[in-house]
Amino acid sequence: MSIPGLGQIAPQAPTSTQRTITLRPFGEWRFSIPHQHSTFSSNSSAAGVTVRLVSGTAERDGTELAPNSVYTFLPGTKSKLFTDQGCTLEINNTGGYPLEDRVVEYPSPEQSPMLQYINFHFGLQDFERAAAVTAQQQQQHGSIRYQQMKAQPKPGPRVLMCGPRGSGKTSLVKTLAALATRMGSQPLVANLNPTDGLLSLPGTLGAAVFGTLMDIEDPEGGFGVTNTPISGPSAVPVKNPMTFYFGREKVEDDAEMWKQMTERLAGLVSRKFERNRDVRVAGLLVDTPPLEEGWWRGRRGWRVNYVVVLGSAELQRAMGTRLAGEKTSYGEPIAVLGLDKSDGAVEIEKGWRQKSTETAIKEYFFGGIKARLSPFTQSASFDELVVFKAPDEPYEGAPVLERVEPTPEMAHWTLAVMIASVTDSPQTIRFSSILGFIVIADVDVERRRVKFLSPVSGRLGNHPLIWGRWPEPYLNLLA
Ligand SMILES: Nc1ncnc2c1ncn2[C@@H]1O[C@H](COP(=O)(O)OP(=O)(O)OP(=O)(O)O)[C@@H](O)[C@H]1O
Repeated sequence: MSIPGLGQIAPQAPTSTQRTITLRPFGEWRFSIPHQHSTFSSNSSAAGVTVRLVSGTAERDGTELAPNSVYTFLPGTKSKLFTDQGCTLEINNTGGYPLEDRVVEYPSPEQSPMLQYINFHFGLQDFERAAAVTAQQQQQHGSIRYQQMKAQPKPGPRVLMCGPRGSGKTSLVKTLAALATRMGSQPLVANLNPTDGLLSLPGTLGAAVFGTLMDIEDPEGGFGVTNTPISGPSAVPVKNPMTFYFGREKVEDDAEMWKQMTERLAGLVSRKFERNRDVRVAGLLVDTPPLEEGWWRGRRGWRVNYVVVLGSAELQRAMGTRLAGEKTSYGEPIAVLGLDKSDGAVEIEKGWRQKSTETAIKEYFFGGIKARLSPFTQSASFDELVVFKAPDEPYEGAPVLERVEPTPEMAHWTLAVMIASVTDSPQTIRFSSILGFIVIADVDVERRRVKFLSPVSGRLGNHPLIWGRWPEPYLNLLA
C-alpha cells in the first residue's frame, strides 16, 4: 500500500542556487521544472537544473546516474530520482528555474511501491531465463518436436501495463525496460497511447527494441523523439522504432482505426520475435492508454501473459474476472497483478501536455540542446505532392483516407511521410509505417506551390503524405 505524504519533507526555499540533499535507501527526489513561459527569463546561461550524484546510487526510471557526472534536466521535465542504497545529490539551479521539488522517504522499503516494481522485475527476469533455456534446448535438439516448436517458439514475459490516468504506467514500463537492459536484455517496448508517442511525435503508436541505455536527461526519460536516428547525433545510442500514424489524440477519437493499428503493430512485434532470438527471449512491455476495463479488445494479438494493473483494485478485479481461465496461444494462463500506484505519479494537465507536444515537434526538426539540427526548407508544386487526409469525423464505413489538394488551412500542420508508394491503395498507405514528418510552412494556391520544412534535404519522391487531425498546429515553427 502506498502511504501518501508519508515522510515527505516540504520543499525548502533555496537560499542559494546550489544545495545538497541526502536520501535514505528507497528515498526519492521528486521534481518538476515547468515549461518555459515567454515571460520567464533565466538569469544565466544554464539550460536547466543540474544534478550531480556525489555519493551512493541513484536512477531515473531504472537508468543509473554515473557518479560525479553533471546531468541537466530541462524545463518540461516532471520526474523523480530514486535510490535503492541511499545517496547524496548536489542540485544546482543557477538559471533560477521555477523548480518544484521534494524529498520523499519511507520508514521501510516495504512501504515504497518501488520495492514491488523491483520484485516484479526480478520475476520477469526468472521468466526470461526460463525462456532462454528453452531456446537453447531447441537449438541443440534438431528433433521434429524442435522443428514444431521453432515454428512458434515461446517468447519471454509479455506484460500489458494498465491503470487509470496518471497512475505511472509509462514510468513503470520505462523502469522495467531500463532494469532489463541493465541485465543485458533487449525487450521490446510498445506504446498504444497516441497522446504520448514512443520515440516519435505524439499522435503515433509504435514499438521499439530497447537494448541500450536510455537518455536520463530527455524530458520524456528516454522515450522522447530525440532518441531516434532522424534527430541527428545523440549522447546515448538511438533506437529504431516501428511507428504507425494514428493522427488523433485519444483512442475514442477513432476507436476502430486504433484497434486495427494496434493489431497490426502486434503482428509486427510477432515477426520481430520470430526473427530475433534475443528480443524474443527478453519479451515485451506494452504501455496502454488510460482506459477502463472494457476497452481491451485487441489483447489476443499481443499474447500477453501478465496484465499489470496500477493503482486500481476495481480494475484489477474486473480484469481478473474477465481473464480467468483464458490462455495465451502458447497455452499459458494470464496472470493479473495489482501493483500500488506511487503517490508521486500525477495526471499531466492539458497545458503542460500541449507544451510537451510542441517541444517534441520543435525538437524533431531543430534538435535539442545536445544536438542542434538544421531542417531544410523545400518547395514543391501541388502536382508533386500526394496528400491524403484522415476524415474529420470517422463513421462506420468511412474511407480510411481521402485524397486532397493542398489548401492554406494546412499551414503549420505536421504531416506524416509514409513508407508507401503514391500508387498504393489508401488502405495500404494508412497502415504503412512512418518514414518521418514534414511541417507545412505555406500553401500558395495561385502559384500552386507548397513550402515545407523537412529534416532531410532529399525530395519526397514517391512517398505519400498523411494529414492527421492531431496534434493541431500550435505554433509557427518558421517564425
Ligand atoms: N514517483 C514519482 N515521483 C514523481 N513523479 C512521478 C513519479 N512517478 C511518476 N511520475 C511522473 O508522473 C507523471 C505521470 O506518470 P506516467 O506518465 O508514468 O503515468 P501514466 O499512467 O502513463 O499517465 P497517462 O495515463 O497520462 O498515460 C509523469 O510526469 C511521471 O514522470
